[in-house]
Amino acid sequence: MAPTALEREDMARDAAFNQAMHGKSAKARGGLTAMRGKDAAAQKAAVDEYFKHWDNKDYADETDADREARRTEYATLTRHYYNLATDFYEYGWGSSFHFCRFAYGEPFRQAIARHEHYLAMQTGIKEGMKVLDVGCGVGGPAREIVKFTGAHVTGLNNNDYQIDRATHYAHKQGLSDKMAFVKGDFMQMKFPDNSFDAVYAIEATVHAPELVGVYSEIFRVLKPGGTFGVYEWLMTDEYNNDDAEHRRIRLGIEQGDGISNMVRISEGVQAVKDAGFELLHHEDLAQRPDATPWYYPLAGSFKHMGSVWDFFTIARMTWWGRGLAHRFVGAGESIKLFPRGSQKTADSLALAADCLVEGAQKNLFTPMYLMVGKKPE
Ligand SMILES: CC(C)=CCC[C@@H](C)[C@H]1CC[C@H]2C3=C(CC[C@]12C)[C@@]1(C)CC[C@H](O)C[C@@H]1CC3
Repeated sequence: MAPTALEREDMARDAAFNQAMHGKSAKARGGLTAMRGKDAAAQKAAVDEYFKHWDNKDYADETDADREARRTEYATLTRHYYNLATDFYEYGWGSSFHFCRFAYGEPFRQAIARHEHYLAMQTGIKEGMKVLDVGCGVGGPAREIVKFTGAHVTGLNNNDYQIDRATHYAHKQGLSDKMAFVKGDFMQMKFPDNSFDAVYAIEATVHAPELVGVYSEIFRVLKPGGTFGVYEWLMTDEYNNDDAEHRRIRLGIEQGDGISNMVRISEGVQAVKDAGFELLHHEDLAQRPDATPWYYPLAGSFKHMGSVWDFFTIARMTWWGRGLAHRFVGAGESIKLFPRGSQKTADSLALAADCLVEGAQKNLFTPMYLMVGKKPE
C-alpha cells in the first residue's frame, strides 16, 4: 500500500465550522441536551461529508478506490465522525471513549477507570512527568490519569468540539493546571522533537490512514528512553479479507466508528517496530480468560452486570435501549427537536455496535491490543 499523503490542516476553517455547528452546546451538560443545540445547515454538511464515504458502498463490492478515498481524507472523515457521534457517545457511554475488561462483579465506571490505570502503569507514568494523550476524546482518560498519577497530561485531538468539551470538564473539575488540550492532526504533530516523558493512546490511533505514520510521530515527540503505551483496535490474524462475511464485519466497524483503514494485528505490531520502538510487550487483552466479555454492554447481556446501580447505564447500550433512544431521536428529528441526520448517525452507531459484538464473538477483532514500546536512549 502506498504511503498516505497528509491532509492539509486548516485550523481557522475547522474552528469556524465548530462554532457554526456546535455553538454554545460545548458547555451543555452533554448527550441529548448538547445534541439539541446544533446548527441544521452545518450538521447537514457534516452528515454529507461523512456519509459520502459509505452510502451505496457495499462490502460485497468494496473497491480499492473507495478505501483509498477514505485514507486520503482520513482527517476530515474522522473530524466529521466525531462532530456527529460525540453527543451520542456521552449520552450512552460517558466521557471515556473506550472499551475495557471487566472483573467479576465490577461496576462499569470502575472497570473503565481500571483499564486507564493499567495503561498508565504499563507506560510507567509517574508524578511530575510531561505526558501526551494522542486522540484524547473529551478527556475522560486524561483526567483519570492525572488524578491517578499526578502527571501533567496534554491531550491532542483533531476535533474542536471534543477539545472544547475536554477543556470545559477540566475547568469544572479544577484540573486545568494539570492539563492542556491541543487541536491537531496526530499524523503531523506541531510539538518539537523529544517533548514528552511518556505518550499513551487509547483506542484512537486506529483513525490513522496508516499506523506507522502516527507511531513515527509519537516516536519523534517522545524523549529518548521514554515509553509509549497503546490500546489498539485491530483485526485479528484470523481475519481474511477474501471472506465476504469478514469484510462485512470490518466495514461495519469502520463505518460506524469513523475509521478509514483498520489493519490486522501483525501489521500493527510491525508498525510499532518500523516506527523505531523497541517493543517491550504486546498482547491481546481480549484473550485473557475473563468471566465477563469486554463487549457485554453492547451485547445486552445483563447477566454480566457488575452492580445493580449500572442498570440504567447498561440499558442505554443494549440493542433495545439503543432502539428506544434512536426512535426518540428519529421522532425528535421530524419535529425539529434534533437536527436532520441525527437518526442516520444513530443507525450507523447501531451498525457499529452489532459488528463490534460479532467481530469479537468470531474472534476477528480486538479493541484492546496492548503494545508498549520504548524509544532507545
Ligand atoms: C471509535 C473508537 C476508536 C472508539 C470508541 C469506542 C466506544 C466508546 C464506542 C464504539 C461504539 C460506540 C457506541 C456507543 C457509545 C460509544 C461506543 C461504545 C453507543 C452505545 C452510544 C449510544 C447510542 O445510542 C448507541 C451507541 C452504539 C455504539
